Amino acid sequence: MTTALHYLSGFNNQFETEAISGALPVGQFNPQKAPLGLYTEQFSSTAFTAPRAQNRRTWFYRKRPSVCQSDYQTYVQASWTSAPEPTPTPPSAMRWSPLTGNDTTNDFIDGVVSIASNGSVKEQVGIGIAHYGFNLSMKGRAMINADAEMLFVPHQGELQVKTECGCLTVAPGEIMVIPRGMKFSIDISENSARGYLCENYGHPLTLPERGPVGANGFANDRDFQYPVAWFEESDHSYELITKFSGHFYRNLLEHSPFDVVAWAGNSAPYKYDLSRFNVINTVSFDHPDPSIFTVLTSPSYAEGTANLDFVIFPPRWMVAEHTFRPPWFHRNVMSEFMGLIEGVYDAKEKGFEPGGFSLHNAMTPHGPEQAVFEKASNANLKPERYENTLAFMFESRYVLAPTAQMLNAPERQLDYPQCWAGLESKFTDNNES
Ligand SMILES: O=C(O)Cc1cc(O)ccc1O
Ligand SMILES: [Fe+2]
Repeated sequence: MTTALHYLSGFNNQFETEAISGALPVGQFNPQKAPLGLYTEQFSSTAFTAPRAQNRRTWFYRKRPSVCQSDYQTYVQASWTSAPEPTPTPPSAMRWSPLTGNDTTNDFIDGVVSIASNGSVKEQVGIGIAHYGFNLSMKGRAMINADAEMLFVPHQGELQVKTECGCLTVAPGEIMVIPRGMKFSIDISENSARGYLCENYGHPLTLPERGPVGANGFANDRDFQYPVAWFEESDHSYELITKFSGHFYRNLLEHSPFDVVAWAGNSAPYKYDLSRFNVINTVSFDHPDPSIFTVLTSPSYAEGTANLDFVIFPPRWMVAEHTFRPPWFHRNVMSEFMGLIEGVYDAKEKGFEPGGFSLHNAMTPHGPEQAVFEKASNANLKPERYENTLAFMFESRYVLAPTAQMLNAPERQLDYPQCWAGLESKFTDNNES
């Protein structure tokens, strides 16, 4: 992989890219003989008949078709589980300190630890949330996740990623999405890498509508970056790990899976720098719903009710007048999982650390901790820039069930609900004589 990578830009564009000129057929997808002796393979990420606006597929022109692989054998990765989770979910507000211990002598595949999931991996509904931590590159190993599109949210260490479509580097403050079923391999140049991972079992992530905001704003299409075609020169053997229907399998390949010389289509991995998010918020009063911060959404079949919303809380100006500025106390039909990439989150100044996470499931009451409530209720409301902060939320219409391992993890902060314990009644009846 070269260090200065080139990217194509524009969310969901129909791209064309070739590592050797002349590798792409002109005017058709599958000529009787593809150029340069390459094999043609279609990669369908939506049903053939999905409406045109949602349809995603890519044509690969590669040295060998993907069927050239050994039989599947089972592989064990016991800490990466899938929905449905068998353990009952208490409705408690939950929070965890950063996980320790999952980045020792592991590569990415073995360094994934599941946190919570919903829906059903077999029915392609819901999400699986995990944390990864690893200190080895995936030398000679590649992975396919047939269960989900994968959203990576790194909080430590740059990822150097090879995929069938080409190479990407992803640093904290950026995100990456790899389509369901695409082969990839992750290397690191630093000592370790840690981050959050959301497996989206449902409809591929897309940009949310803008409504009356107009044609620009939020995450702009042009800021999404896709790799250019690239293939691995050395044709050494690979172990390919497949996650399929919640279980893991391995095959041996006598050649590199990264042998795509050219590709054309709109289903490809992409990355996005979260600092490019054009934040739109109130310039008058009141705290709007956090849906104004949605970067990407995976719709469900109920309009406006997402399988997954990926929402960020980035640095921004806060100017709201005569307003309680932090998030309000609330109860939400949607389930909210939150993580912190860096800095401090405005609703929780203590106990919510980068690498840590919280879960407020459907209808579980939550909101600002007592100290934040007191401070914000009495603050002088000058315009203020929120710096040193980058939190995010995976929000879903389905209840998120933590794994038994996470419910009992030493990192779970069992005293978390105590952050609201001091919120006493201040009620005074003004009409009393
Ligand atoms: O619970 C949270 O901290 C996330 C959140 C933030 C916000 O600004 C409004 C609602 C909400 O759920
Ligand atoms: Fe919330």
